[in-house]
Amino acid sequence: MVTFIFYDCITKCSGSCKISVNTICLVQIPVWAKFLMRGPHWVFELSMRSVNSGDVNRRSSGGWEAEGDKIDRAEQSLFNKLIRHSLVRNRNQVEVLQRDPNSPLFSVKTFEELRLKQELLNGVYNMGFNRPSRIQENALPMMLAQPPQNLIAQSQSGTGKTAAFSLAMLSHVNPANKWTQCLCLAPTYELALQIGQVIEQMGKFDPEVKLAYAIRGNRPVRGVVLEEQIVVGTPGTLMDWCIKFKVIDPKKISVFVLDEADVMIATQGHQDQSIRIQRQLPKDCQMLLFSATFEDSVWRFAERIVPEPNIIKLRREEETLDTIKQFFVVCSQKEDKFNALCSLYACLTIAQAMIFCHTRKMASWLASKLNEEGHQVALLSGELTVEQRAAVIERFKEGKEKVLVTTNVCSRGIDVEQVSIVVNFDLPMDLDGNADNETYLHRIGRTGRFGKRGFAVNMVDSEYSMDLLRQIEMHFDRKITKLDTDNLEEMEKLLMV
Ligand SMILES: Nc1ncnc2c1ncn2[C@@H]1O[C@H](COP(=O)(O)OP(=O)(O)OP(=O)(O)O)[C@@H](O)[C@H]1O
Repeated sequence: MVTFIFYDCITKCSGSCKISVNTICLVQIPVWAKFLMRGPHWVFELSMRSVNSGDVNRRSSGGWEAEGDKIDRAEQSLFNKLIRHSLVRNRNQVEVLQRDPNSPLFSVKTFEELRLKQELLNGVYNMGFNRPSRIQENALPMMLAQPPQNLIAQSQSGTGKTAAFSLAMLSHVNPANKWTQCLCLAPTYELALQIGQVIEQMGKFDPEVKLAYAIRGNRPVRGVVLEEQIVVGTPGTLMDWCIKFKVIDPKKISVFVLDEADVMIATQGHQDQSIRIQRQLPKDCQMLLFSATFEDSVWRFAERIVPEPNIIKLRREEETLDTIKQFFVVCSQKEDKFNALCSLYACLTIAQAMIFCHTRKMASWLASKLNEEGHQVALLSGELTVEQRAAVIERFKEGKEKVLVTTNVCSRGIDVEQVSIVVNFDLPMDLDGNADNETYLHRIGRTGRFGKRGFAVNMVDSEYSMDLLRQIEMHFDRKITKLDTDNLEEMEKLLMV
């Protein structure tokens, strides 16, 4: 009944097992493909070397970098130019990765072969997508199958999950029916807004399909049934819309999506509300659960609540992306961490940065220090209202601020293409004081999105935080490289690799 699909970046092959009802054709990597795998890297190296300074200068004057960056000696360094070039060459790099069988962005199919409606094809091409990513290629046929199939799917951050389930919802709705047919739940206001924006963009060539946001501040008229076919929202508000305001008839829902499904399941309040909604759905309603991370216990729970699911699961060592280079810096106290951050700015051309702190107090201290240094900084933490938070993220997405200092409120899902570095000013911890591996992965996943290169730098200020770092290394079986921020030359070399 259940289909397992494994992507194995380590052994460079993918495969499936235990197929019974649902059969999926996955690419077995042939021997010749190994040569192909070398090919794209080689091409990429070559193109990095062909950078000329005129190109770099043109990009610098385009205003992508932070102010204090421009007159630094690093500006003249060849290494730095190469790094910058590789960070901004997004589209070409994506093309290369999408032909690399070793990449989560690889696909053998085109969007046409996924049998999307013409309006949706227009939508994806209009968004600049040329080929589906691996998760889109594998998940879409299951999600579009008849009879509908349930799915629990895991794929690395920034590999196109949102686009995948948005396409599934848009494919399923019947625009002639003026009632809600698809529900999508996200854990935060900001994420719900972002998902809605993706759906609106993708669906813009089918103006009959309408979307509503069940988020705080939006209040429907009690008893007046919504005409919007798709509703995206947060669990509490969406529950009210179904149960209290009765503007959605749960019995008429044919697709139910949980984004960041692990947090929806692991957070008690979200879980209760999501399950209350889920219980009212018809038996044949398709259930789609997506996330980049699933702890084992959460995974087991998900399998219990989703009947006969198809499963797309990553091996632990595949969860971190190769495109994100991970480093740590040893510091003694917060001022020292701040100086290390300044050295990073001196050494790297940073388009936009996200910096995570453990407490609001630390975040606000850091934001004002960075401000004093002349950086354009936005501060995002839990005391802002959701509307204020959404406005801060929108400004950051538009590039009005180059640095976003935040606490965990922003660790999941937020998609800002130009984030080239994530700094863990404080390492993420769970309530028991252990390393919070899932949060770590979601945080660093704010960079390196859809094939872009990214850097994740962790500030280690005590033996305790060094221990957290080691736990993270062990959990993902990935080495995190030490950076000496006093040695700019060596640092440039390491960042360049
Ligand atoms: N097939 C595609 N071709 C090109 N770009 C794509 C494609 N699919 C998605 N993208 C882009 O890649 C970025 C990341 O996609 P998306 O937000 O869907 O990833 P995600 O897996 O949901 O990330 P997260 O785990 O952080 O929630 C977005 O900017 C999106 O527009």
